Amino acid sequence: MRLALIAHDHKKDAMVALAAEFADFLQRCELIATGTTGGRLRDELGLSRVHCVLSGPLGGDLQIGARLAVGELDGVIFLRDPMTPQPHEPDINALVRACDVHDVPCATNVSGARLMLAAWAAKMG
Ligand SMILES: O=C(CO)COP(=O)(O)O
Repeated sequence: MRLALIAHDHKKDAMVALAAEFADFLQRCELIATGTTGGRLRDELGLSRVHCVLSGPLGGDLQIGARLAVGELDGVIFLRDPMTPQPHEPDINALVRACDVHDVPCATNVSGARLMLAAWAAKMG
């Protein structure tokens, strides 16, 4: 399973907690993350194999969207902050749109992400 993990600043603690909950499953996945999110997952959970792209405001969402568009990702967990305007809002929308265009599962909140991760973990056995 090839997954992207992305979280805005106010959602990073939630992402780390979620990834800790599913650490056994995520260790067996190919992971890609935006810079700061990926750094925290590596440092705090030891997910050493997570591939980090640029930080979101510097183009990281676009890098992940480009991979997704050519079929290199099976799912996206993108914990967006709906309460804080982001300077790179067009990039965020482009990534979520790319998920819809290519019918790639995308969760943008913790409850949806937990459902997706549980389903994938069960499928992988
Ligand atoms: O801004 C982001 C997604 O839009 C996340 O980027 P970072 O993980 O580098 O903070």
